[in-house]
Amino acid sequence: MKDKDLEKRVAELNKLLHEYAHAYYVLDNPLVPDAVYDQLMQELMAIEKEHPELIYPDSPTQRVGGKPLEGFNKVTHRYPMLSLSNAFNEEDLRDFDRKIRQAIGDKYNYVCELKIDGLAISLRYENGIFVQGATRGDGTVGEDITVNLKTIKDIPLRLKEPVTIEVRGEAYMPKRSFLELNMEREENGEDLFANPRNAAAGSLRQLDSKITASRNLATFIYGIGGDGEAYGIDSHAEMLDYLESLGFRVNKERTLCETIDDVLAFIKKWTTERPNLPYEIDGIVVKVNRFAHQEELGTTVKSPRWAIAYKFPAEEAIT
Ligand SMILES: NC(=O)c1cc2c(N)ncc(C(N)=O)c2s1
Repeated sequence: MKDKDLEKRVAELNKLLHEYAHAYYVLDNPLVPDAVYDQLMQELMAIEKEHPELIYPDSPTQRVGGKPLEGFNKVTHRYPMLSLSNAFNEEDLRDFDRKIRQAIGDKYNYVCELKIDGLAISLRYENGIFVQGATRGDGTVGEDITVNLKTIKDIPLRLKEPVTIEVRGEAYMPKRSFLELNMEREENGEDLFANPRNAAAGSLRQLDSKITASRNLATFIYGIGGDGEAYGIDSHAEMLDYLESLGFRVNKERTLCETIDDVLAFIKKWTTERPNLPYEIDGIVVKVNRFAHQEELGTTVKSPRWAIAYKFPAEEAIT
């Protein structure tokens, strides 16, 4: 094939494989059979092997890194990753709601989301290209685990818009993958992971990204670092839709709640439904929806006044 045609084919393969991967891993809705996807990936890998100068930095072939790292570099988050204050019962939630009402009157609503029991991560994109990923660490300084995060197939290497943005989310291990991993470790006489959260953390902090790649991790993205209004959005609900439109995997169980009673109903529903989810959740996150209200309420030193995490009562570990 002539060089010009080769460049065209490489561009076409990158575009197709990004689109098919997004449909499969993010939307859980494959556009082509696995065999077709694999054949296109093989074709691109063959061309890149012959012509390394045609390898795009965000080529789907660049997900599994090279040699293991010696250690992790530190990353200072541009915007601190705040933690959430906790609520353990209905009274705590009604206290939270009362404080909101006293501060901003009664024209507000909430967004409720499932609190994913994984590892908080921050992903940085420049002009739409994934450039760096880090753990939360102490909220200000985390560890650079970019090469490991690149192995997670639902993390887009290229966004649908060329924006520069820092997003937050949770990396987790699905329940089924956790059970399969522990069965394998038991057969090999290795220590078992106590729960999916520890398994996800252990998998992401591997110095060899090939091990991370084998652990079937996934993500849900749920926030933007810094000023969300910079992207022309003015509520949490709109922000989640915007993140989804960029190509991130955003949990679909998010719900607008007009009153704290709606919040309590949402919590009741997921207390019952929780065992049927394919991933672990340890609570429900409740956030005041409009950014103007969030700004009015502000944050304490460590956590926002406009959000709270209802924690489910501790349950016995998966044995
Ligand atoms: N520490 C935090 O700020 C959060 C932690 C989590 C979590 N583990 N899962 C979901 C959300 C969410 N949808 O907002 C948040 S927010």
